[in-house]
Amino acid sequence: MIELSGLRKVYPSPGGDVVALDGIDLTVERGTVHGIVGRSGAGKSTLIRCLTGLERPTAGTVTVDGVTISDLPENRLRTARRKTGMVFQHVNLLDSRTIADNVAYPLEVAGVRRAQRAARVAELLDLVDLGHRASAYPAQLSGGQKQRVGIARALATEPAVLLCDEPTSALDGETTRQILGLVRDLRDRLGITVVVITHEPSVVRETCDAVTLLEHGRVVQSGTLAQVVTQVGSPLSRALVPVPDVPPGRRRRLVEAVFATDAVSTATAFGAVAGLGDDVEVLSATVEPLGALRVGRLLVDTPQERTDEVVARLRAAGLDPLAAPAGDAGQEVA
Ligand SMILES: Nc1ncnc2c1ncn2[C@@H]1O[C@H](COP(=O)(O)OP(=O)(O)OP(=O)(O)O)[C@@H](O)[C@H]1O
Repeated sequence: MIELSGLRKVYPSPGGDVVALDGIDLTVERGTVHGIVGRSGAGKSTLIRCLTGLERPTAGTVTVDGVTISDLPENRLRTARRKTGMVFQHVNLLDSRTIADNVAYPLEVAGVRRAQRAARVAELLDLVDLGHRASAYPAQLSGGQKQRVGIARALATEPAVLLCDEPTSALDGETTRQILGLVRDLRDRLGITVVVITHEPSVVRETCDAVTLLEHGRVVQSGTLAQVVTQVGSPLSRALVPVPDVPPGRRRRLVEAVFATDAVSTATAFGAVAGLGDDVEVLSATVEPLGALRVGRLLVDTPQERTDEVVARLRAAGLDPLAAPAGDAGQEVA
C-alpha cells in the first residue's frame, strides 16, 4: 500500500544542511496499522509530510496506493492527497460549526452535493460513535470526542490511508484506549491502512501490526510486532516487552529468549529448560498479551561453562536466544 524507496530529505539551513531522512526503504502493508517510533528529531514528522505530499523528497520515491506521489506535479497532488487522511495530536475543529458541519467540510471542498454530504456525514459520525452529538459544537465535547470528530473528518473523502501524528498524546489513559480501539476497529471494518507516529510504546503494543524505529533519519529496526519482539535484545524488543524485575541474587551468565506463542508453544519453550539441573536457574518465565499476539519470555541464569548447552537447548525448541556477553555476567539485563 505504501512504498518508500531511498527516501531522503535534506533541509538547507544557515548552520549547514540538516539531513532529516537519510535513505528510508519501507513497505506498509494494506489494511495494517504501522507504527513509526523514534526520539525527537528522528525524522518521524518529516516522513509523514512526505507521505502526504506536503514535503517533496530530496531523493527517492513515495508511492501510496499505486501512485508515486513524489513524482506528481502540484496540480495532480491535490487529488492524490484525498487518498490520505490526517489526524493530529491537537484536533483543529472550526468552533463556529457544528460537529456535523466540521465533518462535512472536506466534502464541501471536494464538491460533494448537499444530500450526499448529509448521508455521508451521518454514516461517519455513526462510525466514530458520535451520531447523537451531530448538532453539538466543538466546545461542548471532551478531548476524546473531539479526536473522534477529527478521525471522522479525516475519513470523509474515503482515504485509503489514515496518517495519525501522535493521536493520543494529549489524552488520558482511558480515552487513549478508546481512540486506539477505534483505530483498530476502522482497520477491521474499512480495511484502511493506518500509519501512527508515536513516542509511546503502549500505543504500539495496543494498536500496531508492524512498527519501524527511526534514528537520525534512518531505519534502525522494522517488522511485524512478532518479528521485532523476538529479536531479543533489540531496541524495539526492549521497549515493547521490557525485561521484568527478577529477584536479586548472584548472576552468572544470563540467557534470554522471547517468542510469540503462535510460533512456539509455551510448553515447548518452557519445557526446553526442564531437567537441566539445579545449577541452571529460571529467573523469569512469563507470557503476556501484545496486541493480537501472546509473547513469552524466558530468562535463565546459567553457570558460564553451561551457556552453550542452554543456548543449544533453546535453539532446538525453535527459539532464538541471546546470551549476555560474558563480561556482563554479574549484571542485570536491562
Ligand atoms: N522545515 C525544516 N527546516 C529545517 N530543519 C528541519 C525542518 N523540519 C525538520 N527539520 C529537522 O529535521 C530533523 C527531523 O525533524 P522531524 O520533525 O521530522 O523529527 P521528529 O522525529 O518528528 O521529531 P519530534 O518527535 O520532536 O516531532 C530535525 O533535526 C529537525 O530539526
